[in-house]
Amino acid sequence: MSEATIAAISTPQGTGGISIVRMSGDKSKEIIDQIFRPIYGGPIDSQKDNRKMRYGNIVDDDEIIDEVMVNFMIGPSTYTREDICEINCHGSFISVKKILNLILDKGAVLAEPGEFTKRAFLNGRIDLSQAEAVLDIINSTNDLSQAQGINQLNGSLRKEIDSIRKFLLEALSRLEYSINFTEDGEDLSPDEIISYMQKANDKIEKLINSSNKGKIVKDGINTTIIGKPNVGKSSLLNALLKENRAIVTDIPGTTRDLISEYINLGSFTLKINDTAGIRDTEDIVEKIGVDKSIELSKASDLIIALFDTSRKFDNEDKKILELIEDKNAIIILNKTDLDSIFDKSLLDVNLPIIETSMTENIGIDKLEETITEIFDASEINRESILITNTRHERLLKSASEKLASSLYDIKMGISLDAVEVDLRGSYDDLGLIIGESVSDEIMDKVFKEFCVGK
Ligand SMILES: Nc1nc2c(c(=O)[nH]1)N(C=O)[C@@H](CNc1ccc(C(=O)N[C@@H](CCC(=O)O)C(=O)O)cc1)CN2
Ligand SMILES: Nc1nc2c(ncn2[C@@H]2O[C@H](COP(=O)(O)OP(=O)(O)OP(=O)(O)O)[C@@H](O)[C@H]2O)c(=O)[nH]1
Ligand SMILES: [K+]
Repeated sequence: MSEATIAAISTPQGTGGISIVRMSGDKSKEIIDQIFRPIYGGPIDSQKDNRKMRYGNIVDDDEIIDEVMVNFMIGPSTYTREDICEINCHGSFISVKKILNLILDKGAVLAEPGEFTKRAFLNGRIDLSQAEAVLDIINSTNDLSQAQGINQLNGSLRKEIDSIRKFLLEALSRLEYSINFTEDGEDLSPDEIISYMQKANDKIEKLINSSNKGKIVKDGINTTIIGKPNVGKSSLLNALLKENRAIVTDIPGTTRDLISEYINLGSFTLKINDTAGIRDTEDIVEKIGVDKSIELSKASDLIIALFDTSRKFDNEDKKILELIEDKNAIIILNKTDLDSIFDKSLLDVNLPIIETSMTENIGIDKLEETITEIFDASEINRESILITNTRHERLLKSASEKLASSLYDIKMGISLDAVEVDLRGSYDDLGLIIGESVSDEIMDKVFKEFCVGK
C-alpha cells in the first residue's frame, strides 16, 4: 500500500506576494485535476507539463478560489521521490487556507512537520545528515551557518563518515577472518588492523574537536559584556544592535533561560547574553552586579570588558582584569571624550585594547573589526567540516569510546571477540549519523524540529 498523499503550506504564515501550497503522493495528479482550471490549453499532462508552470484558477465547483500558477512534478525525480504538485497562489492567508482545505477535502492529509523531507530520506534521495542540513539551512542566521548547511546538504559529512567507516570495515573484515578461519587468531596481523583503527580514530577525534567551532557557527559567538556599573555596557549593546540586529527564527526544542540579543557581524552571529530578566529591579542589579557577569563569562566564547577612563582604575576593575587575562577577551576603554584619570599602564595583559566613546560613536567599527579578525583566525571557515549538531556529536563520542576500548583490547591481546563487538558498535554509531538502521523514535525526534510544509 502506498503512503497517503500529504499537503501543507510551505511558505511562512502571514501576508506576502506569493505563497506555495504543496502536495506529495500518488493522489497529487488526481487532486489537482479536480481543482485546477487552466486558462490556456488543456488539463495538466503528466509528461508534457512535468516541471513546467501552468497558469489558471483554483476552483471549487464553479467558484474561483484564486488565480494561480501550478507546477506538477512527476516522481521519482522530485524532492520526495513521489509525485509533487506545487500551487503558487496569492500570498494571502485566506487564499492559502482555502486552497489547502480544498485539497484536504479531495483526500489529501495534512503533512506532519518535516514530512516532505522525511519522505525524501525514507525514499533514499538524501541521508539523515542531509535532511538535518535542510533544517540547519532554514534556521541559519549568518553566512557561515548557512554555508555549513549547504555543504552538509551536498554530502560533506556523509562522505567523511563513509570514509571513516571504510577504515573500520577494513579492520573488521581482517579481524573476522582471523576469528573465523584461524585458530586463536593466528595469522592475525594486529599492526595492520591497529593502523586502520588508528586512522578512523584520528578522523573521529578531528570531527569531535570541530564541534566547539560548530556551536559558534550555529548558535553564535557566546559573548558577555562585563564592566562595573555605569561604564557604558548598555550603551555598547545599543551601539552594536543599531546596525546589525539579526533576525532570528524561533528554533524549536531549545529552551532559553536567558534573553539573548543576536547581532550579525561579518560572517558571524554575536550572541550577547542579556540579563534583561533582572534588569528591571535596580537594587537586584546592584547586588548581582559584576558577580553575575563573572558567572556568565565563564561559559563565553568572548568577553568584552569595559573600563571607564573618566574614573580611576579601582578594585572592581582589577577583579575584571584578573578574570579576563587568560581568556578570549577584548578590552574597551570607554568615555575617551571625557578627561582621563585612568592609569592605562595597569592594564598589563596581552589582549586587544580599543578606545571608544559611545556617546560620540567612536571605536565601534574597530571593535567589530577586531571581533571578526579573532574568529576568522580561528580556522572557522566555509571549507572545513564542522559538527554543528548535538546528535552527531553524541554519536561521534560514543563511536570514539568504543573504538578506544577496542584499540586497548587488541593492543593488550584481549579476546578478539570483545574487540569485534566494540568495533562493530563504533561502526554502527557512525551509521546512525547518516540514518542507517535508525529507529522510528530517533527519526521522530529529528523531524519534529522542522516546520510544517518542509
Ligand atoms: N518551489 C520549490 N522551491 C524549493 C524547493 C521545493 O521543493 N519547491 N526545495 C525544497 O524544498 C528546495 C530545492 N530543493 C530541491 C531538491 C530536489 C529537487 C528535485 O526535484 N530533485 C530531483 C530532480 C533532479 C533533477 O533531475 O533535476 C532528484 O533529485 O531526483 C527539487 C528541489 C528549495 N526551493
Ligand atoms: N561621556 C560619555 N558618557 C558615556 C559614554 N558611554 C556611556 N556614557 C554614559 O554613562 C552612563 C551609563 O551608561 P550605561 O550604558 O547605562 O552604562 P552601564 O554600564 O550599562 O551601566 P549599569 O547598567 O549601571 O551597569 C550613561 O549616562 C551614558 O550616557 C561615553 O563614551 N562618554
Ligand atoms: K544600564
